[in-house]
Amino acid sequence: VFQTVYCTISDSCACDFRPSIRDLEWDLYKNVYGQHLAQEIVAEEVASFLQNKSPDRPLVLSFHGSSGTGKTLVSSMLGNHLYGSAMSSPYVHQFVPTLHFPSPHMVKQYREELKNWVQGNLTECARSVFIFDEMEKMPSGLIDVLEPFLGPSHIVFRTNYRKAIYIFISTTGEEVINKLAMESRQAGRDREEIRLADLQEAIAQTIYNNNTSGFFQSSIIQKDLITRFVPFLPLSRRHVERCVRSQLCQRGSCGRSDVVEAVGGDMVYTPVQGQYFSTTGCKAVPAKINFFL
Ligand SMILES: Nc1ncnc2c1ncn2[C@@H]1O[C@H](COP(=O)(O)OP(=O)(O)OP(=O)(O)O)[C@@H](O)[C@H]1O
Repeated sequence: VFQTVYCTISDSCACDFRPSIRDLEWDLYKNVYGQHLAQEIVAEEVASFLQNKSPDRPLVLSFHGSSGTGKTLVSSMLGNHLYGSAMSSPYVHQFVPTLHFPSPHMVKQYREELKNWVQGNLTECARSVFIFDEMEKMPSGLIDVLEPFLGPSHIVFRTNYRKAIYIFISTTGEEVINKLAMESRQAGRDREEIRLADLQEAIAQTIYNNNTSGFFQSSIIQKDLITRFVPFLPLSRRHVERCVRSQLCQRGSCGRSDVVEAVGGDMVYTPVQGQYFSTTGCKAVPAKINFFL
């Protein structure tokens, strides 16, 4: 009853939109390891975006970092805590370039389809989430078609396009992120001392200049339409072991410290001198647990 009454006086219930910022924050801080920047930025940006009843532009977050560091995990947490039916909500839209945009020579057609598609979905539900995975495999020039949707411009479509959330995910930028993490570690500093300001501009430059980033010479970058670049730091052995422990617990084998130790020791770490960071983050954890359990 409360839900029904609430929905009649608030527009937040539109299309299954039932955000729980507290749950999102809790999930981010409890279940994402070693990513203080991503935790802070995502929690803060989403909270302030949703508090604003009439934002003048959508929320646009671009996730960057090596494989297996938690980019997809965090994007799923967003969907899970924003919609009543979580990631299976029809208003969470995911794009995978290799699946949806496989042929680089069809960019013109894809541009038209993507524009109409995003517009159609926003007409149906202004509070839609669009997740673009594997941006590094997105054909160049395609994503720019979204420029009018991302900015504060006054081009008015039939619908409110400023309440949407866009998430771009890519490994481009991992070199600058990993280099900074490495230098910080070599200098004996805590990884929590790495600040967002140290990486924002470097990531923007990298994806703008890299012809396989999906954002190569993109007007979206030129016009500063990404709200925040979100760096995911490389994970060290203690983070990998937390991933192992958590997955073991989910399988009812919480006490198997021997497996935690074995999986942690079986990962490949870089650089050779120092062995600081797992080359695959937590990605290979389930397969290795199966092997050692
Ligand atoms: N920082 C982390 N904290 C907790 N679990 C993590 C973290 N990073 C990765 N994992 C776990 O490892 C697996 C792979 O992570 P995820 O898919 O989020 O990586 P990714 O960064 O999106 O990698 P890719 O770029 O290859 O898609 C998931 O099961 C996820 O739960």
